Amino acid sequence: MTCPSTSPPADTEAIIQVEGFRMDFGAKTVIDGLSFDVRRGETFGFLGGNGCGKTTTIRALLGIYQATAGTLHINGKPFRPEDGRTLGYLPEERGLYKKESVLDVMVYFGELKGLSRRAARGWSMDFLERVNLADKAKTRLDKLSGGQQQKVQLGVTIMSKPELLILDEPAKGFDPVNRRLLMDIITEQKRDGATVIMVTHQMEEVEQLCDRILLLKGGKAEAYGTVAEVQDHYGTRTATIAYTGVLPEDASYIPVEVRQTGAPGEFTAHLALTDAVDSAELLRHFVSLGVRVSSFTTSRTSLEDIFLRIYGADPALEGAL
Ligand SMILES: Nc1ncnc2c1ncn2[C@@H]1O[C@H](COP(=O)(O)OP(=O)(O)OP(=O)(O)O)[C@@H](O)[C@H]1O
Repeated sequence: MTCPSTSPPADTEAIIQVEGFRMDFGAKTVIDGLSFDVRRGETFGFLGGNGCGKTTTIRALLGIYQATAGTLHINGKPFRPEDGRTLGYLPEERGLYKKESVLDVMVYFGELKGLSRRAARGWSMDFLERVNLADKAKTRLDKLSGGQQQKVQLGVTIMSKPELLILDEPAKGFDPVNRRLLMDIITEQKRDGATVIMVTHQMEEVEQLCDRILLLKGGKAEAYGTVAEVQDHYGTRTATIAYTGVLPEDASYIPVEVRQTGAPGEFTAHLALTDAVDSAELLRHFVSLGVRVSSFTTSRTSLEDIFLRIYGADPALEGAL
């Protein structure tokens, strides 16, 4: 799966800039000289193993933690609480007023973010309808399941149409149907112009949603770039071809497996493509040499496999890191 073509160009202005960020807790260094930016309008995946410092970085960015060293800027300056109206933050720890009704809580936060009571109420009812919670509008929050509370908190986060959304594990506690709904909602936010930074462990969703990603390891950026760039650097590209004839030898691929599939001369082959090869060019080359191709598909190593290799210390990757 490739990176969405909606990725903002490299010269797009940065909305978040982190430079030389270091974070110590006592004698323990959690982040050690981290630098990255998030471009206006992109969806940015902030990834890494448990306890590697993702939430710590978000908290330092929002001034909840004081960085040991480095600069962390939103819109060119350190974040101040009064900038909060243009920011939607879904924290890792969920915390809404649990003894109040769902609608009252949503309207309260809507007004805090500058919406009129009427607008906040109308928006909230539409949102609750959309996420199948309209019948819970008058229910106390602590009577809702974890996933239902999570949906309410997501609503509170996006209600004021913030220009920057920071979502710390937004899919936590969601079943597959609600994860799909969450992805639709994030896609809409992006389409409406929001910049989204999301901490997540759901690699498939990262592949579908994110323009660029950063994988944190050992307090540093282990990988940083578009999804496709990271896949190409840490993984391989494979072509699967069904054909009749003989494939020419070529430096642009290594045949991993070739099987006869039907009548004599009919084969399916898996080819590991070398870095620079243009797969469409390779296909044209085969056809020009008389190979009759009935299907040709390419795929990249999944981010999930790359994550496992990086964080699971797969010996196959040790040389590459
Ligand atoms: N206030 C704190 N005091 C001391 N140590 C802390 C504090 N906050 C975080 N840490 C430590 O910093 C490290 C990074 O924690 P953090 O919550 O940022 O990880 P994370 O990448 O978000 O993990 P997860 O994916 O499990 O949510 C952990 O070892 C954690 O124990």
